[in-house]
Amino acid sequence: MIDLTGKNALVTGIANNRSIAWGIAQQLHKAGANLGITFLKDEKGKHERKVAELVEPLNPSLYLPCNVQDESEIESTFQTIADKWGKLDILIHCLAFAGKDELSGDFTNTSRQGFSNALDISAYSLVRLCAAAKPLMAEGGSIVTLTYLGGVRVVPNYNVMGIAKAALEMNVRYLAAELGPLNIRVNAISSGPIRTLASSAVGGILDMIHHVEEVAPLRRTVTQQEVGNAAAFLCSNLASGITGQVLYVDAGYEIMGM
Ligand SMILES: NC(=O)c1ccc[n+]([C@@H]2O[C@H](COP(=O)([O-])OP(=O)(O)OC[C@H]3O[C@@H](n4cnc5c(N)ncnc54)[C@H](O)[C@@H]3O)[C@@H](O)[C@H]2O)c1
Repeated sequence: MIDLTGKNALVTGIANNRSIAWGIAQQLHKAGANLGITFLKDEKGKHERKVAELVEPLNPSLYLPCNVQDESEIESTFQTIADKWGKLDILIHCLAFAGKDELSGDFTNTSRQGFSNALDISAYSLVRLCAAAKPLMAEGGSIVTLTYLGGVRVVPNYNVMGIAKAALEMNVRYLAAELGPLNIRVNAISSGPIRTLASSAVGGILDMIHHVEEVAPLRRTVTQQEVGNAAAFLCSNLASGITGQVLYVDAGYEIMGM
């Protein structure tokens, strides 16, 4: 039984009830963690209301806007954690972005701006959030990010997001090496394809899911809840010896050659 009682967990990346971060937040809550949830503001405040309604049953004690490209929102998120919680135990980095134009067709068509935006939001943000979390993790902590096989192998249309995931996975190793002496563990979960808002921007995502359903040892893809279970494990004392790793939660697809 995973027990996260007394742990303060910040979960980023919930957009709706299909989000992987939603699956993770539910499992952390079930394990007893005290949750803080961040959302991405939009002009009309629609996201803020929608996500607030969704997460209400999990009783988050913090609910904050945090656009990872906005320094003032990052600073105010972590200042609020310092003021209200005093310490942070768990950070879930579950966000990524690339323009739809960059997620289909030829990789050589990637624009300079599209490349740097995807890398900034999807990879650099982990470094930035870890820097902000570090002083709040004086008692140690666990940081989990989300990656995909397209950061290791070529997956049609994944394009610049594959480069961002490769950078993200290397971030995990450098961060784990730096933060390990402080007993802060940093790991990634490489999830199998799941239908979400972000994945629907990737050209041919349904074909990818059908392919996994045919080929993966478990003959299916995974659910948000399964990824959430793995995240809860990585955040718990049961995973106290694990850092700097990429854990595949993909119904076994990654081992297959054909
Ligand atoms: N769905 C999949 O098949 C799959 C597979 C492997 C890994 N992942 C990864 O899982 C993570 C979550 O994606 P998802 O599939 O649940 O989709 P999602 O659309 O539900 O979540 C993506 C989140 O990123 C947030 N985001 C985008 N730009 C942001 C910014 N500037 N600041 C803060 N937040 C921002 C969005 O608000 C959204 O909540 C991503 O890192 C994604 O690459 C997804």
